Amino acid sequence: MIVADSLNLSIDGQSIIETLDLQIAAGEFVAIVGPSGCGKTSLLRMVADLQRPSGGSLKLSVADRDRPPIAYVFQDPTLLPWRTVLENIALPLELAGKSRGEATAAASGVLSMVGLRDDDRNKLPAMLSGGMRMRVSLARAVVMQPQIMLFDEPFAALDDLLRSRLNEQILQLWQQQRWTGLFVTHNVSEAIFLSNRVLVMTDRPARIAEIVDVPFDHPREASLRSSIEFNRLTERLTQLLRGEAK
Ligand SMILES: Nc1ncnc2c1ncn2[C@@H]1O[C@H](COP(=O)(O)OP(=O)(O)OP(=O)(O)O)[C@@H](O)[C@H]1O
Repeated sequence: MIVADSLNLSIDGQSIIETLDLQIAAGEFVAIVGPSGCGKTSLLRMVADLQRPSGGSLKLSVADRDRPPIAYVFQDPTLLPWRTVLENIALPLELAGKSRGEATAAASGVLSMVGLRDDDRNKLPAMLSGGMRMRVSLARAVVMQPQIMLFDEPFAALDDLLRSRLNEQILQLWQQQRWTGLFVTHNVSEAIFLSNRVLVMTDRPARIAEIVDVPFDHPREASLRSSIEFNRLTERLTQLLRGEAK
Protein backbone atom coordinates (compact mmCIF):
# COMPACT_ATOMS: atom_id res chain seq x y z
CA MET A 1 0.00 0.00 0.00
CA ILE A 2 1.22 3.50 -0.85
CA VAL A 3 -0.40 6.43 0.93
CA ALA A 4 0.42 10.06 0.15
CA ASP A 5 -1.13 12.61 2.49
CA SER A 6 -0.83 16.30 1.53
CA LEU A 7 2.48 15.37 -0.09
CA ASN A 8 4.32 18.35 -1.54
CA LEU A 9 7.67 19.12 -3.07
CA SER A 10 9.62 22.31 -3.67
CA ILE A 11 13.06 22.45 -5.25
CA ASP A 12 15.21 25.59 -4.92
CA GLY A 13 12.21 27.54 -3.65
CA GLN A 14 10.04 26.51 -6.62
CA SER A 15 6.87 24.58 -5.94
CA ILE A 16 6.92 21.40 -8.07
CA ILE A 17 4.15 19.34 -6.47
CA GLU A 18 1.65 21.52 -4.64
CA THR A 19 -0.33 18.90 -2.80
CA LEU A 20 -1.08 15.30 -3.46
CA ASP A 21 -3.39 12.89 -1.65
CA LEU A 22 -3.38 9.37 -2.95
CA GLN A 23 -3.93 5.78 -1.89
CA ILE A 24 -2.67 2.88 -3.96
CA ALA A 25 -3.59 -0.62 -2.84
CA ALA A 26 -1.06 -3.46 -2.84
CA GLY A 27 -1.06 -5.18 -6.22
CA GLU A 28 -2.69 -2.27 -8.04
CA PHE A 29 -1.28 -0.90 -11.30
CA VAL A 30 -1.47 2.90 -11.58
CA ALA A 31 -0.32 4.90 -14.59
CA ILE A 32 0.72 8.54 -14.19
CA VAL A 33 0.29 11.05 -17.00
CA GLY A 34 0.63 14.82 -17.07
CA PRO A 35 2.26 17.72 -18.87
CA SER A 36 6.02 17.63 -19.38
CA GLY A 37 7.90 18.82 -16.31
CA CYS A 38 4.89 18.60 -13.96
CA GLY A 39 6.68 16.33 -11.48
CA LYS A 40 5.92 12.74 -12.48
CA THR A 41 9.53 11.57 -12.13
CA SER A 42 9.81 13.52 -8.89
CA LEU A 43 6.83 11.60 -7.53
CA LEU A 44 8.45 8.25 -8.40
CA ARG A 45 11.72 9.44 -6.85
CA MET A 46 9.91 10.25 -3.62
CA VAL A 47 8.31 6.79 -3.58
CA ALA A 48 11.77 5.27 -4.12
CA ASP A 49 13.19 7.44 -1.33
CA LEU A 50 15.58 9.11 -3.77
CA GLN A 51 13.95 12.50 -3.17
CA ARG A 52 12.83 13.83 0.19
CA PRO A 53 9.34 15.40 0.21
CA SER A 54 9.14 19.01 1.39
CA GLY A 55 5.97 18.39 3.38
CA GLY A 56 3.10 16.05 4.03
CA SER A 57 3.73 12.34 4.27
CA LEU A 58 4.35 9.38 2.02
CA LYS A 59 4.01 5.94 3.57
CA LEU A 60 4.71 2.58 1.99
CA SER A 61 3.58 -0.55 3.72
CA VAL A 62 5.44 -3.46 2.23
CA ALA A 63 4.38 -6.55 4.07
CA ASP A 64 6.62 -9.28 2.67
CA ARG A 65 10.03 -9.33 4.35
CA ASP A 66 11.38 -11.85 1.85
CA ARG A 67 10.96 -9.57 -1.15
CA PRO A 68 12.79 -6.29 -1.75
CA PRO A 69 10.44 -3.31 -1.46
CA ILE A 70 11.19 -1.51 -4.72
CA ALA A 71 12.68 -1.92 -8.19
CA TYR A 72 12.99 0.99 -10.63
CA VAL A 73 12.98 0.74 -14.43
CA PHE A 74 14.33 3.93 -16.04
CA GLN A 75 13.92 5.25 -19.57
CA ASP A 76 17.62 4.58 -20.15
CA PRO A 77 18.42 0.87 -19.67
CA THR A 78 21.76 1.74 -17.95
CA LEU A 79 23.39 -1.65 -18.51
CA LEU A 80 27.01 -2.29 -17.59
CA PRO A 81 28.75 -2.57 -20.98
CA TRP A 82 31.35 -5.11 -19.84
CA ARG A 83 28.81 -7.56 -18.39
CA THR A 84 26.83 -10.00 -20.52
CA VAL A 85 23.03 -10.04 -20.65
CA LEU A 86 22.89 -12.68 -17.94
CA GLU A 87 25.48 -10.93 -15.77
CA ASN A 88 23.57 -7.64 -16.03
CA ILE A 89 20.32 -9.32 -14.98
CA ALA A 90 22.05 -11.12 -12.11
CA LEU A 91 23.71 -7.94 -10.79
CA PRO A 92 21.07 -6.75 -8.27
CA LEU A 93 20.92 -10.21 -6.71
CA GLU A 94 24.71 -10.31 -6.39
CA LEU A 95 24.62 -6.85 -4.81
CA ALA A 96 21.98 -8.17 -2.39
CA GLY A 97 24.42 -10.85 -1.28
CA LYS A 98 23.38 -13.90 -3.32
CA SER A 99 26.15 -16.15 -4.62
CA ARG A 100 27.04 -15.77 -8.29
CA GLY A 101 25.61 -19.24 -8.97
CA GLU A 102 22.27 -18.45 -7.35
CA ALA A 103 22.05 -15.06 -9.03
CA THR A 104 22.85 -16.50 -12.45
CA ALA A 105 20.30 -19.28 -12.06
CA ALA A 106 17.59 -16.76 -11.15
CA ALA A 107 18.64 -14.54 -14.08
CA SER A 108 18.34 -17.50 -16.48
CA GLY A 109 14.84 -18.10 -15.15
CA VAL A 110 13.56 -14.66 -16.17
CA LEU A 111 15.10 -14.45 -19.67
CA SER A 112 12.07 -15.89 -21.42
CA MET A 113 9.64 -13.93 -19.19
CA VAL A 114 10.81 -10.70 -20.87
CA GLY A 115 11.01 -12.18 -24.36
CA LEU A 116 14.77 -12.79 -24.49
CA ARG A 117 16.10 -15.99 -26.03
CA ASP A 118 18.44 -18.43 -24.40
CA ASP A 119 21.18 -17.63 -26.92
CA ASP A 120 21.05 -13.93 -25.94
CA ARG A 121 22.47 -14.69 -22.50
CA ASN A 122 26.15 -14.25 -23.35
CA LYS A 123 25.79 -11.16 -25.53
CA LEU A 124 27.23 -7.84 -24.43
CA PRO A 125 24.94 -4.75 -24.39
CA ALA A 126 26.72 -3.32 -27.47
CA MET A 127 25.46 -6.33 -29.47
CA LEU A 128 21.79 -5.66 -28.57
CA SER A 129 19.07 -3.57 -30.20
CA GLY A 130 17.39 -0.82 -28.15
CA GLY A 131 14.39 -3.06 -27.54
CA MET A 132 16.55 -5.93 -26.32
CA ARG A 133 18.45 -3.61 -23.98
CA MET A 134 15.14 -2.52 -22.52
CA ARG A 135 14.14 -6.17 -22.06
CA VAL A 136 17.37 -6.75 -20.13
CA SER A 137 16.63 -3.70 -17.99
CA LEU A 138 13.15 -5.06 -17.32
CA ALA A 139 14.54 -8.51 -16.46
CA ARG A 140 17.01 -6.94 -14.04
CA ALA A 141 14.04 -5.46 -12.13
CA VAL A 142 11.80 -8.53 -12.45
CA VAL A 143 14.48 -10.90 -11.13
CA MET A 144 14.28 -9.16 -7.77
CA GLN A 145 10.56 -9.92 -7.42
CA PRO A 146 9.98 -6.53 -5.79
CA GLN A 147 6.81 -5.51 -4.00
CA ILE A 148 6.61 -2.18 -5.81
CA MET A 149 7.76 -1.68 -9.40
CA LEU A 150 8.40 1.88 -10.59
CA PHE A 151 8.59 2.56 -14.33
CA ASP A 152 9.72 5.95 -15.62
CA GLU A 153 8.79 6.12 -19.32
CA PRO A 154 10.71 2.94 -20.07
CA PHE A 155 9.51 2.56 -23.65
CA ALA A 156 9.55 6.17 -24.86
CA ALA A 157 12.41 5.49 -27.27
CA LEU A 158 10.91 2.35 -28.83
CA ASP A 159 8.74 1.96 -31.92
CA ASP A 160 4.99 1.48 -31.47
CA LEU A 161 4.86 -2.23 -32.25
CA LEU A 162 7.66 -3.12 -29.86
CA ARG A 163 6.16 -0.87 -27.21
CA SER A 164 2.80 -2.64 -27.52
CA ARG A 165 4.46 -6.07 -27.22
CA LEU A 166 6.39 -4.99 -24.15
CA ASN A 167 3.20 -3.62 -22.61
CA GLU A 168 1.58 -7.03 -23.06
CA GLN A 169 4.61 -8.68 -21.49
CA ILE A 170 4.58 -6.27 -18.53
CA LEU A 171 0.97 -7.19 -17.82
CA GLN A 172 1.85 -10.90 -17.89
CA LEU A 173 4.70 -10.24 -15.45
CA TRP A 174 2.38 -8.24 -13.22
CA GLN A 175 -0.10 -11.10 -13.16
CA GLN A 176 2.65 -13.58 -12.31
CA GLN A 177 4.49 -11.53 -9.68
CA ARG A 178 1.74 -9.23 -8.38
CA TRP A 179 3.83 -6.22 -7.51
CA THR A 180 2.25 -2.81 -7.13
CA GLY A 181 3.00 -0.92 -10.35
CA LEU A 182 3.51 2.82 -10.86
CA PHE A 183 4.09 3.65 -14.51
CA VAL A 184 4.92 7.13 -15.82
CA THR A 185 4.17 7.67 -19.49
CA HIS A 186 3.24 10.32 -22.04
CA ASN A 187 1.35 7.72 -24.05
CA VAL A 188 -2.35 7.66 -23.15
CA SER A 189 -3.03 4.34 -24.84
CA GLU A 190 -0.16 2.72 -22.93
CA ALA A 191 -1.44 4.18 -19.66
CA ILE A 192 -4.91 2.72 -20.21
CA PHE A 193 -3.77 -0.66 -21.49
CA LEU A 194 -1.56 -1.26 -18.46
CA SER A 195 -3.37 0.19 -15.53
CA ASN A 196 -6.30 -0.13 -13.17
CA ARG A 197 -6.32 3.64 -12.69
CA VAL A 198 -4.75 6.57 -14.50
CA LEU A 199 -3.63 9.49 -12.39
CA VAL A 200 -3.75 12.72 -14.40
CA MET A 201 -1.52 15.46 -12.99
CA THR A 202 -1.91 19.18 -13.66
CA ASP A 203 0.84 21.46 -14.88
CA ARG A 204 3.26 22.78 -12.26
CA PRO A 205 2.81 23.22 -9.36
CA ALA A 206 1.18 19.85 -9.79
CA ARG A 207 -1.97 18.52 -8.22
CA ILE A 208 -4.09 15.57 -9.21
CA ALA A 209 -6.47 16.76 -11.94
CA GLU A 210 -8.39 13.51 -12.00
CA ILE A 211 -8.03 9.82 -11.28
CA VAL A 212 -9.65 7.80 -14.05
CA ASP A 213 -10.75 4.20 -13.45
CA VAL A 214 -9.88 1.74 -16.21
CA PRO A 215 -12.72 -0.78 -16.35
CA PHE A 216 -11.17 -3.55 -18.48
CA ASP A 217 -10.77 -7.08 -17.12
CA HIS A 218 -7.60 -9.15 -17.08
CA PRO A 219 -5.99 -10.84 -18.89
CA ARG A 220 -5.95 -8.04 -21.44
CA GLU A 221 -5.30 -9.03 -25.03
CA ALA A 222 -3.73 -6.87 -27.75
CA SER A 223 -7.16 -6.66 -29.42
CA LEU A 224 -8.46 -4.58 -26.49
CA ARG A 225 -6.77 -1.56 -28.06
CA SER A 226 -9.11 -1.63 -31.04
CA SER A 227 -12.32 -1.85 -29.00
CA ILE A 228 -14.75 1.07 -28.98
CA GLU A 229 -14.60 1.37 -25.17
CA PHE A 230 -10.81 1.55 -25.20
CA ASN A 231 -10.81 4.26 -27.84
CA ARG A 232 -13.48 6.25 -26.02
CA LEU A 233 -11.39 6.22 -22.87
CA THR A 234 -8.27 7.18 -24.85
CA GLU A 235 -10.15 10.13 -26.32
CA ARG A 236 -11.41 11.22 -22.89
CA LEU A 237 -7.97 11.07 -21.32
CA THR A 238 -6.40 12.89 -24.25
CA GLN A 239 -8.93 15.70 -23.82
CA LEU A 240 -8.23 15.81 -20.09
CA LEU A 241 -4.50 16.04 -20.72
CA ARG A 242 -4.95 18.77 -23.32
CA GLY A 243 -6.83 20.75 -20.71
CA GLU A 244 -3.99 20.31 -18.25
CA ALA A 245 -1.11 21.12 -20.62
CA LYS A 246 -1.00 24.90 -20.91
N1 LIG B 1 17.33 18.16 -8.92
C1 LIG B 1 16.60 19.13 -9.45
N2 LIG B 1 17.02 20.41 -9.43
C2 LIG B 1 16.26 21.41 -9.95
N3 LIG B 1 15.07 21.23 -10.53
C3 LIG B 1 14.61 19.97 -10.58
C4 LIG B 1 15.33 18.86 -10.07
N4 LIG B 1 14.60 17.73 -10.27
C5 LIG B 1 13.48 18.13 -10.90
N5 LIG B 1 13.49 19.46 -11.08
C6 LIG B 1 12.42 20.24 -11.73
O1 LIG B 1 11.20 19.74 -11.27
C7 LIG B 1 10.24 19.76 -12.30
C8 LIG B 1 9.60 18.41 -12.41
O2 LIG B 1 10.54 17.50 -12.95
P1 LIG B 1 10.17 15.98 -13.25
O3 LIG B 1 11.33 15.37 -13.93
O4 LIG B 1 9.67 15.36 -12.00
O5 LIG B 1 8.95 16.17 -14.26
P2 LIG B 1 8.27 15.13 -15.25
O6 LIG B 1 6.81 15.36 -15.15
O7 LIG B 1 8.75 13.75 -14.97
O8 LIG B 1 8.82 15.62 -16.65
P3 LIG B 1 8.88 14.90 -18.09
O9 LIG B 1 7.48 14.49 -18.41
O10 LIG B 1 9.35 15.99 -19.01
O11 LIG B 1 9.84 13.76 -17.95
C9 LIG B 1 10.95 20.21 -13.58
O12 LIG B 1 10.66 21.55 -13.82
C10 LIG B 1 12.40 20.05 -13.23
O13 LIG B 1 13.18 21.02 -13.90
